[in-house]
Amino acid sequence: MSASPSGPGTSRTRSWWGWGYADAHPDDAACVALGALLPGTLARPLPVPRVADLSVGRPGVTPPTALAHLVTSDPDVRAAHAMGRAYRDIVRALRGRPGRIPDLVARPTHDREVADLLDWAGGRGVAVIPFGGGSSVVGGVEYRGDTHRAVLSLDLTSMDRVLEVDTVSRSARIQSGALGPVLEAQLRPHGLTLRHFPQSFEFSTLGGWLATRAGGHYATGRTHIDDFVQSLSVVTPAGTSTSWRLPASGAGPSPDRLFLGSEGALGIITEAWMRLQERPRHRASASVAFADFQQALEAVRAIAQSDLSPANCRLLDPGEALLSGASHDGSAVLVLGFESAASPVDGRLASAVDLALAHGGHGGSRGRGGRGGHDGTPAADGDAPADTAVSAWRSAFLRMPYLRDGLARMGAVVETFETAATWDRVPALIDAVRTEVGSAATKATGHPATVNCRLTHVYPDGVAPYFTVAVAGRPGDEVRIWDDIKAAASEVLHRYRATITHHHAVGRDHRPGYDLQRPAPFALALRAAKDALDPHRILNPGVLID
Ligand SMILES: Cc1cc2nc3c(=O)[nH]c(=O)nc-3n(C[C@H](O)[C@H](O)[C@H](O)COP(=O)(O)OP(=O)(O)OC[C@H]3O[C@@H](n4cnc5c(N)ncnc54)[C@H](O)[C@@H]3O)c2cc1C
Repeated sequence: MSASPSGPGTSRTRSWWGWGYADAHPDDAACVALGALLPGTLARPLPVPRVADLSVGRPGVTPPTALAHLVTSDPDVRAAHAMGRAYRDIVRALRGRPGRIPDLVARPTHDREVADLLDWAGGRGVAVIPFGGGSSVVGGVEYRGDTHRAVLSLDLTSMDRVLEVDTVSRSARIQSGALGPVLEAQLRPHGLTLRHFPQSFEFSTLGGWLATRAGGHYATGRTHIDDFVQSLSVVTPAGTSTSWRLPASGAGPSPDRLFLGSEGALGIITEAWMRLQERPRHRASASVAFADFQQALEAVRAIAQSDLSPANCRLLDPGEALLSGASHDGSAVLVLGFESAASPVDGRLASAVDLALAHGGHGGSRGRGGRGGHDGTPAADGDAPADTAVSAWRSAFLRMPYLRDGLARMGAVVETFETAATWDRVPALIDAVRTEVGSAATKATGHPATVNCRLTHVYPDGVAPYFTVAVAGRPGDEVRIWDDIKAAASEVLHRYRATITHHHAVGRDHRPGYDLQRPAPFALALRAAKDALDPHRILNPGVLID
């Protein structure tokens, strides 16, 4: 079992502590250049952390002989499974304190082995933490308790096959451990796609998406993984739940809904029948600039409430637009993209641009994408170069997580969080986040903070704003500062009745906000479900419900 898995179809090494591939991280000089953007950061980057410097410890439990071939206690593998990829995780690794390192890591290859591992763990009081790509940004894959004898990280990535494709019903049975590119590569020969592209696509799995109710990077329409589920198989300590494959059903509360978003606390999702789509053949994109962000919000609402259904409708505030290179003159930028497998989309794009111009937008340019990026924004092709603001935004979007880790090495504190609210509350909510979270970050550090915002998903009745807070930290105190910023953000979201998370999930970091948001009778029902399905309380303890 290798410590740092290679990417699909490549021999590149995954970073054990940071985002993505180790060889794609900014080098020291690039880190210093990034640090120069934020006053008060370190003069030199923190060193790249090494597993050899951690105190990994001996495992507190030994697997039975029958399961031993699935399990490793290799320190490198265990360290790579200790945490997710939030800023909080990155900085803890940089400071040599990644938290509780799992005693063992198991990589089962089919459902029976998953059930056997759960049986064994249940009988011995071993906590089991399901692990897909490990891209959680909410503390979803780490153990923070002290009541279990040992911790087993259950890595699903050896279960990564597309088992069946039903081209008649356009759906496929897919194992949950398939990373995004692995899954799409197996669907491509059939001319089909799942068309679910979170920013973390390359390093996250189908099971992780289902367990967290992930949001893809299409702005409107079917973009949540929930929309594509036909049926689920979930192995629980109380038995395996397999729902029927149905296009729709009114037969009582949906069993799939119980497990979608269950974050490993109710069972291990091992496979799913997923709805597929034809690959798009027609694409077009454009960008429109706005001097006034409020007018831009109105333009986005008008487009969301029309019947145009853009694949991409992403509004970048001036700070986001500047950082991504989409604008250099202080404008906000609206990035629009359309795609279809059936018919040309230029007419719909033109109507959306007209709506944006009618709401105070200006300039902008259009492109007709060919092959396109996985995030819904077409890349340039030979015939018609894509819009330059669109291309700039797209490459910054894919590079951003690496840059965040570079900033963390320079002692910066970087927090990203997202929410959703109805349109009537959105302008005041965005203002309150900018002002109050910005002040909290400055108060915690003594340094000026930037708070940028982009709209990632738009709905006729509301929108999902995504915020990035960046500020120079105090060496060694980054986690406490991050906690203060998170607390301030959660307080504002709660006051505006905006959800604690639109697509990043609850995990451990959002538990306080989720507990406030969740109706009390629903909490009772969820606790009863946990009692019934996980009687020994071994599944991802501390996540969702106690
Ligand atoms: C740079 C970056 C960008 C991101 N962009 C997006 C985005 O665009 N949209 C979005 O929705 N999220 C995004 N995320 C968050 C994260 O990628 C998602 O939550 C993703 O769905 C997690 O998938 P994973 O396979 O990495 O799961 P993991 O991180 O391994 O696990 C996530 C949670 O699900 C549980 N789990 C995992 N697999 C299973 C399973 N088979 N059965 C039961 N439980 C399981 C885990 O125990 C954990 O609680 C991003 C994260 C990063 C770091």
